[in-house]
Amino acid sequence: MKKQDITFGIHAVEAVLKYSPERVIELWVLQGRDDKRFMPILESAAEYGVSVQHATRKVLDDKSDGGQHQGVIARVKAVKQLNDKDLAVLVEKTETPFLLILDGVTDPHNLGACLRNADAAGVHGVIVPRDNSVGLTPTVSKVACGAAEVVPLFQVTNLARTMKSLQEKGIWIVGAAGEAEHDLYKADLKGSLAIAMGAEDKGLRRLTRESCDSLVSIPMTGSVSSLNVSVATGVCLFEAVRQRLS
Ligand SMILES: C[S@@+](CC[C@H](N)C(=O)[O-])C[C@H]1O[C@@H](n2cnc3c(N)ncnc32)[C@H](O)[C@@H]1O
Repeated sequence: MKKQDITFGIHAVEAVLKYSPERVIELWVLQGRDDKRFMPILESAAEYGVSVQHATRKVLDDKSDGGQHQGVIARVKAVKQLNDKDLAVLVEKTETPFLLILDGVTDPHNLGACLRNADAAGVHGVIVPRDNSVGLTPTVSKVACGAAEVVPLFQVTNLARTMKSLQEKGIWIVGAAGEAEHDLYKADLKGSLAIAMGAEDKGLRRLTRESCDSLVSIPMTGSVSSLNVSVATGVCLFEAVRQRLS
């Protein structure tokens, strides 16, 4: 595991300073820009004694490897990777778990957007297979707009086995698949629940699909065959939120 990492983008850096200030080693901020949006970051940095370096755009572009840094980059201690054991602890202590499973999402923009949706929907944790999925990269954190700091991401070795153990703990697993006969809006999404979404290209893998308790589709009325996974995730999660609040 890497010991240090970077996080960039205003919301992502604000979030790490807010939720895990002890992880922040130093900040680089675009020089010569009196940007009001940096003020909360600079105030938090001062509060936590984090050193701030002023740097040119070229330096920031290089440090972020061309990422959309918005003029601010934090060097941070890498976050501990969460696994099956950590997931079991979360499930144990959560009264009515509400989880999101992403079966092999590889695009950091999609994972970031899914984490953002998950946070907004009050999801307790996001589960991904450790292999063939994107992890918590700086771009994921940037796109997640701070959600990567608050929504735990569990990277599990064997997704089908993890799903079985969730089911043994009373969690109902609903898979989203465009071709499923059952309509999302008629599914019961109350109670202990995990919603499983497929990968960008291949959708849910066969074993994941077979491990779900039910499969649902989002009704589509236009000409395209599927939604982007982060959009579909938002639709499914917020239908669950609607039902759980009603
Ligand atoms: C881009 S789609 C994958 C398309 C892929 N060609 C397939 O065969 O599933 C990524 C994921 O978003 C979800 N998704 C997209 N459109 C959906 C729909 N209309 N109903 C349910 N889930 C959908 C599914 O979980 C799907 O696996």
